[in-house]
Amino acid sequence: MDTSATAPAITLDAVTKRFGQVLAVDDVSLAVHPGEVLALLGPNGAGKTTLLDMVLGFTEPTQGSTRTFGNSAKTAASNGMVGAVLQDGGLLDDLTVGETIRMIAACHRWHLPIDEVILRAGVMSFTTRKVKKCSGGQRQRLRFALALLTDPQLLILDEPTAGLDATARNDFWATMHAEARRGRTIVFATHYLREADDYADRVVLMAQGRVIADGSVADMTADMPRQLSAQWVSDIDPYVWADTVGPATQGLHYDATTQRIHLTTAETDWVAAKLLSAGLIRHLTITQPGIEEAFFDLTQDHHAQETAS
Ligand SMILES: Nc1ncnc2c1ncn2[C@@H]1O[C@H](COP(=O)(O)OP(=O)(O)OP(=O)(O)O)[C@@H](O)[C@H]1O
Repeated sequence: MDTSATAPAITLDAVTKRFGQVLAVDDVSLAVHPGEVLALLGPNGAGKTTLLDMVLGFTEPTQGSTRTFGNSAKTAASNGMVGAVLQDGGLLDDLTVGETIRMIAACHRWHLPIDEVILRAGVMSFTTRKVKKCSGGQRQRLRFALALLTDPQLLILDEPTAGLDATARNDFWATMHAEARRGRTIVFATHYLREADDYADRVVLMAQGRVIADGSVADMTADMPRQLSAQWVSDIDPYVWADTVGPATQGLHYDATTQRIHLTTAETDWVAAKLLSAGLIRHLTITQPGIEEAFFDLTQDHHAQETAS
């Protein structure tokens, strides 16, 4: 039975990967649904590349299983269901961009028309350039063109914009966004947290081989303390006021130069209501933590738990 139409794009079932003594991926279960754009985050050595390599069929799990649209990783790869943009390797310096695309296309049983691939990957302005003369951003676009050849439903990108400048990164993601709108499933590993925030529907955070958080950035930051900031307009000393209010205002900082108070608390609404009703402040802002804070908080928590156990 063909299950590819209904199956998750990726199913990882209790996947573990060991390299000798190193536990690179530790009992990870995950389902990625068709059309999702998922960012894989985590500190160096968290297991992101190893996980993606197993999805691509480059390496086998030590335990557990991976499926791609209901197929084994190898079957999915040989059927052209999955395309990969990897950070380095794989290009021949002396070929032109166009020659590279045509050569790799000839290795596939079926591929999209070359002109369409060139257009969609945004390489048309440099198809006659030799690979060795291409910039980092152009090489990544070429790798992307190669990944698109079989019109794969799943694209795996391992740090696709590492080392690119901000403009090249933005251009790359604009192209990727167009692919996501076509309903393609995209899984990418990155160290650029803003990329994850800007382009992914879902973020999976790994540390020491395990998934330690899985959801939207909004989910991850929902219960985190927020930062309250306001101009202090009263003669009362802000620190004296904070002492009388109780634990929610502990850690309040008053900047005498700007005359603003700053406070990080889980009870921003309650504290703001107290300050406003007593006429102590104006120009109040409450800032929600971003992905950087969530990443730092969650990885620190995980590290502390591991060290304690
Ligand atoms: N072929 C290998 N042989 C031995 N150990 C390996 C091998 N590949 C990865 N590892 C180890 O497995 C762990 C996870 O590595 P992996 O490259 O998957 O992490 P990562 O999250 O992709 O890191 P980075 O962000 O630095 O690319 C690390 O401790 C790494 O040293």
